[in-house]
Amino acid sequence: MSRFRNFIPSEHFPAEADRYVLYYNACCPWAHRTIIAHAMKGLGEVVQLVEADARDPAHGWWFSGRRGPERDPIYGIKYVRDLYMRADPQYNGRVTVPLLWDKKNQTIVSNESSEIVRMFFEGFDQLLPLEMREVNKLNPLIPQYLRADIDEVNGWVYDTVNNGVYKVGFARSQAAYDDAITKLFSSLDRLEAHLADPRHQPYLFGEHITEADIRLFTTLIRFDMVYYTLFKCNVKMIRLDYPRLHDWLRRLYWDEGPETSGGVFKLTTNFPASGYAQVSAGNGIVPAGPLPHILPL
Ligand SMILES: N[C@@H](CCC(=O)N[C@@H](CS)C(=O)NCC(=O)O)C(=O)O
Repeated sequence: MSRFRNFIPSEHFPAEADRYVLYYNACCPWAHRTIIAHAMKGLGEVVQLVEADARDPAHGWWFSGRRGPERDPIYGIKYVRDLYMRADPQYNGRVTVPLLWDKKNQTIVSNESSEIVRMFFEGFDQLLPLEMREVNKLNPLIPQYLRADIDEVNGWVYDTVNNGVYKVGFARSQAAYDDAITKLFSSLDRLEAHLADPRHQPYLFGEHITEADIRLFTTLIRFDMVYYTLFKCNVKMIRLDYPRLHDWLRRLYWDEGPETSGGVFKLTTNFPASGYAQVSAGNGIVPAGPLPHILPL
């Protein structure tokens, strides 16, 4: 459960340019959704991005200079943990990314990716050109008439797919693994059937990309390469067993047109399997396949 759950705009956290910083790591699927939202909304000049490197076994996320800067550009610190301690010296929860930081109040706005995504969709609109504001768009990321449907799909996709791959990969008993893997693949089957409906093509809710696509994408783009091999989600592969999901995934990934704001899905997908190999298997051995990692359309 994420601990910091404030919203922008609100009394203490108004929408302001050059005030907030998003700390992320490109490997992390939860951070990836916030990066896609940031890019699709054109927030480059409004919310600063800082990447933290993979977990140091002793200190967690850190500023290594290999991936992201050598030191945090705001405070010069070395570890994301220090930001959590600055926000709350008593903090003893998990140190996770993504993290939305407020430079003015020197505190964490939120460490819950689903809520950061929603803030990025609408929270900064008054600072953006008119045509980028959700109310003015022909294709808002959460159209009002689809809101309940999107929430419903997000709900089971979160539980059984986004979080599901972690439940499988980190299961501590055979029973827990069996339960999570059954739910994961029945949800993938359900998504494959969902895409068979002409109202759900080419994207999950029709002609335009919505939040539901973004949230599913960041898990499925890692599926064959990372979750199938390293997290033991190995009943079926997207590329071999789910033709509609595979088309949907590759369309999002390879598109460079206006629907993807010039290709944000590909541009933001950047993750080495070695990061996951360390976390899941503990020995850092990277599986060779499948190759290529992402098939052409
Ligand atoms: N609920 C959080 C989860 C974020 C999360 O679990 N991030 C992982 C990286 S993929 C993390 O930072 N893990 C570090 C840890 O648990 O120590 C969100 O969606 O923002």
